[in-house]
Amino acid sequence: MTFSTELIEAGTPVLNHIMAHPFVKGIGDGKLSKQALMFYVIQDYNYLNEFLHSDAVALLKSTSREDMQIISQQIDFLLNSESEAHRNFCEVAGTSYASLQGQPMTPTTKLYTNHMLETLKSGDLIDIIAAMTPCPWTYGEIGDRLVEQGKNTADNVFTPWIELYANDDDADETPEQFPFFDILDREAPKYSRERLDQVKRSFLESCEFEWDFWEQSFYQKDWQFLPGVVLPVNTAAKAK
Ligand SMILES: Cc1ncc(CN)c(N)n1
Repeated sequence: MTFSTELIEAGTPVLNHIMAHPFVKGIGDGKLSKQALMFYVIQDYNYLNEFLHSDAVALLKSTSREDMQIISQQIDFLLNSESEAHRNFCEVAGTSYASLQGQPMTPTTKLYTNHMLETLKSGDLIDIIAAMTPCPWTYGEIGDRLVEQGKNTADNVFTPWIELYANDDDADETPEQFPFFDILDREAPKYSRERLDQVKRSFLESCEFEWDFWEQSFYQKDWQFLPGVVLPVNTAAKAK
C-alpha cells in the first residue's frame, strides 16, 4: 500500500463527517445564512494567506522540478482562481469581497494555520506537504461528491463554488488527482515507520481542522472575551 493510500484510508472517516456537516450540506442545497458565508470568507482569506506562506517554504525545500511544478500550480490556483469561490459566497451574501478582508483570526483559524506553520520551522518537505494536503484533498472531494449527487444545478446559487473544486474528469478517485499525494509518495520511502506515523498524525490533525473550519463558520465561533470578527452590515453591495 502506498503512503498516500494509507493517508486517504485513515482520513476518509473525517471526510465523511465533513460531507455530513450542515455547512457543506448547505452548499449542496443552495441554502446558507449570510452570516455563515461572510464569516467563512473572512476566515478563509486569513487561512489562505498562511497557506501561501506554507507553499512558499515547501517550494524552497523541494529539490525536483516535478515537485516545484506541483507547488507552483497550487500557488497559481490559490491566487488566480480560488478567489472566485470567495466571490461566489460574497455575491450570495450580498456583500463585497473587499469588506471581508483584514479581520482577526478566530481561535480555530489560528490553531489550524499554526499547525501548518509549525512544520515550516523544523519540518522536512514531507511534514509541510502532509499538513497542507487535507486542504486540496477535502475540497476536491467535496466538489466531486456534490457533483455526483447532482447538486451543481442551474438554480443552485453555489454551483460556481462546487464546479471550481470538482475535478474535471469522471475517472475513479486516485491520488494522482491530488498531486500533493504524489510528493508524499516520493518522500515517504526516505523515512522510518515511526516517523511516517508522526506525518500521518499531522495529516489527520489537518483533516480534523478542516471539519472544524466548517463548524466555526456555520456557528460563527469566535473569541469569547477578546475583540473578534465584525460582520459588515449587509448592504447588498455589488461584489467586487
Ligand atoms: C480552510 C480551507 N481548506 C481548504 C481550502 C481549499 N483550498 C480552503 N479554501 N480553505
